[in-house]
Amino acid sequence: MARGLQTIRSLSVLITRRSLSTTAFRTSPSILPQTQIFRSDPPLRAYRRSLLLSNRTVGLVPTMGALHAGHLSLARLAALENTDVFVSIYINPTQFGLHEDLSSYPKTWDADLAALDALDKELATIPGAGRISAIFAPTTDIMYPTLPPDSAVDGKGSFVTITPLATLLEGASRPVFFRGVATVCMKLFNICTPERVYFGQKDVQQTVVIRRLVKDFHVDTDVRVGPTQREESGLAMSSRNVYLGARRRAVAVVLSQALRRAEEQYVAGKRKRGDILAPATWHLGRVAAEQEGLAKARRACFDVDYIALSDPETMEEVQEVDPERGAILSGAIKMKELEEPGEGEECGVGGGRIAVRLIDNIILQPVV
Ligand SMILES: Nc1ncnc2c1ncn2[C@@H]1O[C@H](COP(=O)(O)OP(=O)(O)OP(=O)(O)O)[C@@H](O)[C@H]1O
Ligand SMILES: CC(C)(CO)[C@@H](O)C(=O)[O-]
Ligand code: BAL
Repeated sequence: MARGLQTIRSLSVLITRRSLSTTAFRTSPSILPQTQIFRSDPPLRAYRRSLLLSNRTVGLVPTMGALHAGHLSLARLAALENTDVFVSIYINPTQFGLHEDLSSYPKTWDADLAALDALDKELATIPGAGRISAIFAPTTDIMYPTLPPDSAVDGKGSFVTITPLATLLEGASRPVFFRGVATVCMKLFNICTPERVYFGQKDVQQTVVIRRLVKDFHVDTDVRVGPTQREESGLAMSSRNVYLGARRRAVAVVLSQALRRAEEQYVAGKRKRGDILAPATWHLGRVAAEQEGLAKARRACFDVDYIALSDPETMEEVQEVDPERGAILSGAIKMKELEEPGEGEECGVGGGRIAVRLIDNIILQPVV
């Protein structure tokens, strides 16, 4: 099976390479020998058509780069369900508000290619698994052909808006976020026409938005959600974690701890909002007060943005969980800048001077 796949792959890559050699390009021969990198959509569309004609299937993993084990777990899942995995790497400007961290968002292109190369080698050893055949790393003039992208709330441009879902929780804190995400994902889906798209549960509201987009706009793709990958401490992996450093990383685990405490209440049979959320808010308050009581040179302070108990399809807050529907427990905190980074202290990228907003969630499964 693996050998058969390999043969088809080599043929289709050969055909595609011949017809696309001026537009698609590859990195040095030792890196990602299977994988083509596309900077614009026409060659990617042609490649995708050649795969369709060979009865191959595409699983798309949209990312903003700075790849970590969470992204790789999605690509691995995609390879188990498709012959070809497309990974997009694009820091989409329209999902960042004007005062958000677009300019400081981590960019690690070489490490990203190396990580995908290592994963592709691993996939080559798994019988029947697909391979990473395309990386789509477009430029902004390709993704936003008519106007320069506009991140203002009343910005000009062609946007996909999903209300009121996109205005709640993450959307309340980041008013243009889901408009930007839905818009760029619609573009990626139109360009790649994947059989399946892969998103991480870590960004749970994003998965709800994408499911709604696919349903309401009749997009012919299947939305697959992979579990949140965590560090040993329980902290959800995130590209922005590189800014934390040791001191803030140790405290940031408070969010997943708080959500776990709330989950325990649901598992113990509690259904009322207050009963479920109280231990989570208590834990956050206790740890926040503990940190504030420490000297500036030792503390890592944070603000709680929200802790929510929501309906799994609308993200509206619920007062009581319907056990047949289950619910989503989610939260966001902002780790503040370190006030006094220590001499020689490992403070993360940016020296502890960049505030880091973190999100996490747990799905409370329906009880049947
Ligand atoms: N810990 C994780 N486990 C599983 N999937 C993840 C994890 N972190 C991110 N993803 C998924 O990877 C995809 C790309 O996410 P993105 O490139 O924004 O990375 P990120 O780590 O979420 O970055 P950020 O710091 O912006 O939150 C999304 O579908 C996201 O949900
Ligand atoms: C889905 C996505 C790649 C769209 O830019 C982004 O929101 C992300 O990385 O989760
Ligand atoms: N992981 C979602 C992308 C963002 O926070 O902008």
